[in-house]
Amino acid sequence: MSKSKHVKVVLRTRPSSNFAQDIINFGLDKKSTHIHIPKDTEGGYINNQQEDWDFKFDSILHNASQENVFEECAAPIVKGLFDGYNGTILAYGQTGAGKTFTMTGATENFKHRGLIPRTISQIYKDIADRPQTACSVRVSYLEIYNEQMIDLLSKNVSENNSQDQFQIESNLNVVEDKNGNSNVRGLTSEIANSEEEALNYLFEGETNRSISEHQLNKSSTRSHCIFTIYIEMRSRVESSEKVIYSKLNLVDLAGSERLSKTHTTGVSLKEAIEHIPYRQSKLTNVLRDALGGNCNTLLIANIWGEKEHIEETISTLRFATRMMCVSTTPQLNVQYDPLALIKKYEREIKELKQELSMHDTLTNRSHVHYEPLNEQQKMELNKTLRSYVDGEIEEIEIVNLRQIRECFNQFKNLVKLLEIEGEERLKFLGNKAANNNSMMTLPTGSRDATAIHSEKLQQFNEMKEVDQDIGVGDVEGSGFGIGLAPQKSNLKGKDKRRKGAQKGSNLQHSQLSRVLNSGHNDEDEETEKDVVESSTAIKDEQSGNVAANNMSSNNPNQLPPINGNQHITNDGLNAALSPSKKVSIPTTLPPPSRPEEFESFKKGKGSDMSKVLIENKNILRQKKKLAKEVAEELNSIKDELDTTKQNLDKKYAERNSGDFTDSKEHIVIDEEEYYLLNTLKTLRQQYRQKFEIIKQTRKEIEYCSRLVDQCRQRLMQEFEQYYENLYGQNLVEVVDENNQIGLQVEDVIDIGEKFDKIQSERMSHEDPDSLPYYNARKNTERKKQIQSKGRKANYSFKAN
Ligand SMILES: Nc1ncnc2c1ncn2[C@@H]1O[C@H](COP(=O)(O)OP(=O)(O)OP(=O)(O)O)[C@@H](O)[C@H]1O
Repeated sequence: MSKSKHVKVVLRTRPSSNFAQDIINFGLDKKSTHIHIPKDTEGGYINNQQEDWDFKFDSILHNASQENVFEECAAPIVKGLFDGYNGTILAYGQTGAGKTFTMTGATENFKHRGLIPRTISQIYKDIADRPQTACSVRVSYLEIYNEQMIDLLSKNVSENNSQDQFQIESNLNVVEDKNGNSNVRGLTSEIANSEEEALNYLFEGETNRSISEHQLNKSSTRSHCIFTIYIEMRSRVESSEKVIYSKLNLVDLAGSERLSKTHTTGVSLKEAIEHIPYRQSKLTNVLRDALGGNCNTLLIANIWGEKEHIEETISTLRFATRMMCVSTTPQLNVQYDPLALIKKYEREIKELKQELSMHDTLTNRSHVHYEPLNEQQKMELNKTLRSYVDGEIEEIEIVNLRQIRECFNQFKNLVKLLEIEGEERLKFLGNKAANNNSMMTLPTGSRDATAIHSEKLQQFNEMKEVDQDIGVGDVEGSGFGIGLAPQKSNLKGKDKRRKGAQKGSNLQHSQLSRVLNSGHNDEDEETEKDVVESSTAIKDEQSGNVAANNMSSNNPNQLPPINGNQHITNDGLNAALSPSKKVSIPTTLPPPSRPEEFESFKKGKGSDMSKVLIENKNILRQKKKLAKEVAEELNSIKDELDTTKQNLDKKYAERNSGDFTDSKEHIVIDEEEYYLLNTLKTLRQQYRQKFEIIKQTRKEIEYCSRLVDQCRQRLMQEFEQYYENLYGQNLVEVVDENNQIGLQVEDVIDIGEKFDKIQSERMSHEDPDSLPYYNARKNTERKKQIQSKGRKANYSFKAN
């Protein structure tokens, strides 16, 4: 693949009928773009407002199809994966510019699937084309929201598919391995043995994302999502200790306008991506290896080229230009499997030993062994050495390297012992001389030189015990006296040492735990502080300063509870809340049944989604029809094949019974057999082709079925919300003037809703910026309630 020296940047436009053609111009080279905004005349005579901007990128994809985008952006990077190069593709741009469409695609529509499903598909095709390589694929899905990392494939999320139980994974940490690759420790990475399995994980992650979205009241616009595919490759034919690892990060970044508010002028991607300082940001840490430049990195700058978004567009183009300055030097990720290496070395050692023993046999050294010396052999060597030292023998026969090593070992011990003895003797003589001179007696309890000597000997023997290489046996008698002290005393000594060591480690442990505990206490203090702060916040609410301070806080966790009825006990607040009232409205009929209303919903408000559902179902039907047709064709080809084979067998049998060879003993076949052979060949080819088609179609059917299900679910959700909005109010029985009993909608605003209303009004005055966040949170909460109600409702009908 091309060795790009910078991050590759591709510009993609979101198709729009209001595209600002008079402002944005693309060059014929499909790389350059020019933006012209005429000067604002209200700026006066001296007006320095910039009018023209020029940008140049690696490629511009204007109104491009999903397939084109995949070919231009992802295909080369996927190819690089199989050569051992990591890859990262980032989608950047303002909210609504098409980042998610680019990465994931329109989940309802197979034709519009995005880079991730296409990449998955390509990877498995490439694996199938490499029968000589054993590949294993794993996938992970991480979301970063408000500097919190969420494992979208965590079992906790999918198993407890209840929103109430969703939790942010707190055990995720970004770590760097010895090769400088960053990894998220604790992040689930699932083995995906097929395209289907990998897609399952993708969809599972998407579902979990929406669950967490409800649970955390977050907006997907402000979260980064990283879907990572890891590939491990080993050759099936060459040496298998060589392993190629590669990974591809597919990143759907948060909407850029949020980010650019704080950092539009940073020089590098890292600074511009988040307002958190680069080094501390979770995103930049997770993508450190990608941004650090050791992989093929590509940025897709998504723009929404309408006039009203021109400022965001220019900001995106500026950022994309800066990204082109980030240099990359992709590095090959080849490692050697240590276990396979050990096996390889063991094999080599075995072979070398065999060669050596062959060599010894040839040179009449067949008694030589290369195994380590055992205790018996060590004792024998010890005796030989003593004889040598005592002068009984003149030389020691050298047999092999191990024997020489053992000789040196034993001589070393001997020298050490002699040194100790010499020192003690000198001390003893010195003391004796001093005593003689001063005529002083040794104080009670002091030990004589003999005692010290034996203690030293004991220490020395203990030392030897510990040294595993020393294998001197318990030798009696004279010679150079390398004996072992009694086992008991050794053990005592060892016990002491062990205890000492244990004490040390206990000490370390207690110090460590003290340090840890002190940290913990700090944390406790923090928590306490938080509690105090949050209780102050509650008090504030109670005194009427409802959440104004908290809403301006950056930490969403500090938001006051929205439906916290228990907090609304203050008189001031109660006074502000008007009592529930019945609004007098005309008597109404009971609401239509859900199935009835669903039919009109599909024709009205839900018509778009319903159309998509119908379209998808049609595609699915077509695919199924195609699969059926191809299966039938396949069966008839199979029948033909069988018949042709039978005919050929008959022909063989005929030929074998007579003489069908020419003068040179070559087999001669008649025209009919020749025709049958050709037919067999053609039929086999056709069979293979049809089989491939049916395989591919089945995959597509699988995919489309999933889309149809998703579509159906979404339609149901939207209908539930619609129905709830229309008829969700409480109905009460009322009697009219004519004594007719009817149902009336009770306009009840409960205490929580009143609280919400007051908060909204207050915030629109005090902190209007926080209002969208607050509203979004409220809406999500509402949706969650509707969904859970919808689940509880017992449908007697199905969305078709
Ligand atoms: N190239 C395109 N072709 C057709 N529709 C598109 C294209 N790009 C975007 N859209 C549509 O525009 C809408 C917004 O796109 P999308 O959700 O991908 O934006 P986004 O940049 O991911 O926004 P956010 O930052 O909120 O996640 C979607 O309905 C999507 O289907």
